Amino acid sequence: MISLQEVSKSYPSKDGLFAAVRSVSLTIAEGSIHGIIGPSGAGKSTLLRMMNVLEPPDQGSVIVNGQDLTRLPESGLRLARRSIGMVFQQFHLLHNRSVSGNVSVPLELAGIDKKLRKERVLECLRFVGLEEKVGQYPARLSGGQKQRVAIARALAHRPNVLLCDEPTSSLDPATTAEILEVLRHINETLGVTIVIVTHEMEVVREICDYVSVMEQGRLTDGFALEKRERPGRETARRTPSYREQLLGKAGMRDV
Ligand SMILES: Nc1ncnc2c1ncn2[C@@H]1O[C@H](COP(=O)(O)OP(=O)(O)OP(=O)(O)O)[C@@H](O)[C@H]1O
Repeated sequence: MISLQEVSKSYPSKDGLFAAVRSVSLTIAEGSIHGIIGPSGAGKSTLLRMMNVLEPPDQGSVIVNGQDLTRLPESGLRLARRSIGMVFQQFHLLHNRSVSGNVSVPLELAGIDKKLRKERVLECLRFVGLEEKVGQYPARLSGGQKQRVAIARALAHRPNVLLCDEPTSSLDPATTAEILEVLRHINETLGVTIVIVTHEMEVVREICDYVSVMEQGRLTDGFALEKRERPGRETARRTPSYREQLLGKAGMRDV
């Protein structure tokens, strides 16, 4: 479904080039919820943004839905991105558009006609439980409601992949739980593959089927979490590694 093959990305820095992502290969299973966790500056967001080529890799391939996105012309990439929704920590809503206007934006950009747009916007807002807010403006919404609007907008083109960059990091624990429930519902009901970058281990424990650990631009670990009996909700006993903090010993399965 999503396959990164030896992708690398460097940025100019005062000491020359800084390698943010170093030859990473990763396959995300279709229909899974895959977490990417690691310390600040590890390259998690850069890796996520390469999955829809928002950040073009310097090297390597990005295969999504059977297409190498790095080889597509701009027009092909625009079309391919309709199947890949994206959600950000800071929501990125337009403040001068209503809730329905925000969800409508990607459909307007794609030239979808008004009647279909209206139906699709309502469908998406209903899906995230916000249909009663259609005419509201973002300034009047709570953080959780803003994130629901952003998720509805990301669903507008009925994507089969949703990329989430720290989607709950601006939210309190109760609202975080609500948003994770929305994401789980999207995954289970629509079969959308979800990739979540987070520094919150609770998020990974709560929702992810797989997790990749990233440090200094490389993947340093990767393992599965059992879907129904995710262990590790109790405090990890002794070691500070991500794997042990997340899993304890039971339920560990290398991928
Ligand atoms: N556009 C950019 N220009 C220059 N350097 C960048 C750019 N984007 C990211 N970096 C650098 O690349 C490294 C990886 O950044 P990235 O945001 O991918 O890490 P991260 O693991 O997501 O961190 P965080 O959890 O703090 O968001 C960091 O050192 C960052 O400063």
